[in-house]
Amino acid sequence: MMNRPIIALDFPSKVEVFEFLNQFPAEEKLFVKVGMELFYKEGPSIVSELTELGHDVFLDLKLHDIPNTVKSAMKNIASLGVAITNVHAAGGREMMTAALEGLKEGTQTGKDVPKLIAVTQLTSTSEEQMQSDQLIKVSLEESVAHYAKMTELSGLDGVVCSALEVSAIREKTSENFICLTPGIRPSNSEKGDQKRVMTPSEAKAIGSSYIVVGRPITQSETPYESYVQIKNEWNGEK
Ligand SMILES: O=c1ccn([C@@H]2O[C@H](COP(=O)(O)O)[C@@H](O)[C@H]2O)c(=O)[nH]1
Repeated sequence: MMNRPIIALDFPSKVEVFEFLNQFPAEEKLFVKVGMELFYKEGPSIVSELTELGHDVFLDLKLHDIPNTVKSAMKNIASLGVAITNVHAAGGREMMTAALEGLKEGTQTGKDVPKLIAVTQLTSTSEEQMQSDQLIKVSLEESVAHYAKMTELSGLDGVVCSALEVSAIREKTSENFICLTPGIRPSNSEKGDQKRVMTPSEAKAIGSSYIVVGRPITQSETPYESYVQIKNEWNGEK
């Protein structure tokens, strides 16, 4: 699974998703990310349509609410057959523990519990923004590493962070802790709204577990070629 970049399917509806996927060879089994834009339009059926085609799905809804609500929502997410899903670490340890309980309770006996990870600081946030908007006085790296430790202590599998913070997280957490990193930009790409970015090869070298890539593939004139280039760079085959 980890040798494939996760493609962020940030499209307005499933029409655009399948137009996009039709440009890939049918036998290419992908790891895709379904986020809020697509999920709120199409609902849970988009997940089953993708898994029935053999793709693995990261459901990126970033839950952040009171523990009871998040637990109940996670029970429902557990039935969708996704590989990974997430919450915001800022929801706190009680909320993260409740999320995990819900996910476990909702998973059918004999099936794998989806990996549960927590967003630390969004990759679109700079240190200055974090300090002024969230009134956090420590460095961005410290804030992310703190959230990662809290996440591990809550029993979750890992975090969403920028590749820039992976080394700091690895110092505080155990070996198999997942560092899933969006904000990935091949060296010739536009950053857009992302503030904390790295290239696929830099992310690999620093120890990211997974990379998430959206616009450099979805907005490309030749999406499959862009995907293969990024995948090769990620796998050290540049
Ligand atoms: O901190 C975060 C958490 C999630 N994301 C998501 O990843 C993709 C990135 O898309 P790009 O087009 O490659 O920028 C997007 O779906 C975000 O919702 C993130 O970027 N940062």
